[in-house]
Amino acid sequence: MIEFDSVSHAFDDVSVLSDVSLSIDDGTFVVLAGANGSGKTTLLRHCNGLLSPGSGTVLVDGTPVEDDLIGARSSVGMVFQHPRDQFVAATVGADVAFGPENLGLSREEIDRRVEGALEAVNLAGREDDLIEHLSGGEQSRVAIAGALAMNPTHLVLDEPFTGLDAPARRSVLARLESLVDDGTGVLLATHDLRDVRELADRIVAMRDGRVVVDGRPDAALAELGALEVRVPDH
Ligand SMILES: Nc1ncnc2c1ncn2[C@@H]1O[C@H](COP(=O)(O)OP(=O)(O)OP(=O)(O)O)[C@@H](O)[C@H]1O
Repeated sequence: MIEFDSVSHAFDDVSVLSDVSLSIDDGTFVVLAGANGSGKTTLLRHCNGLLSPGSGTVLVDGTPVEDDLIGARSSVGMVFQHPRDQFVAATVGADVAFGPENLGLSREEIDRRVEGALEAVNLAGREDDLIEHLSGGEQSRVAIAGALAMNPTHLVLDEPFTGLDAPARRSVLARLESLVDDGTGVLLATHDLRDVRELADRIVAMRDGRVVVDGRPDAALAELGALEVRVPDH
């Protein structure tokens, strides 16, 4: 479980998160919604210690992140908004394999994970492609595959669907759904709820650094209109 306990954060004395309390249970899919600038990315960056709270605590499986940074970073898979900054290898296969290789897995297991992760993002068989030659959407999918290949206990994704076409979005969502069924906790930030409303167990919405809505999708969507979040028609 990932728990935010009264988390506040400020950049240069400007408050960006105010007293956020939230928990992501294992095996649940929680969607974090909110307008641009509402604090979603800042919140997510606390899950593996990229940011530390000014006050409050973030716990991963009961341990404060700052007490076991390595533990948090191994069990929380993160997919960031700008994948271009995250790549560590020139080719798709080498980049996706990088994390599993650092876990000391066998070559067969690494290859199996890379293959499965690329399949999940509709990039099966593209191991040898150069990342710099891929489109932005394809690069996003490689970043998602890199996180999936780690088999993390928790998965945190920041606007993962930017630049993805409909088949790729469906493929990623199907993999997320099966991971959740297998017990992974997923926290996914988006300002566009079209794709995720069906799958979400809960929708949490932020405004000005505060959680203003937290509930089951139908009830939460009914409250979201005032938050400049795109609400689907159906
Ligand atoms: N490193 C930083 N230094 C100063 N201010 C920052 C920094 N990172 C974010 N902010 C500010 O914090 C506020 C929240 O930003 P954040 O990126 O968390 O919002 P968001 O909900 O993820 O928005 P978006 O959907 O645009 O990514 C914004 O006002 C932003 O300008």
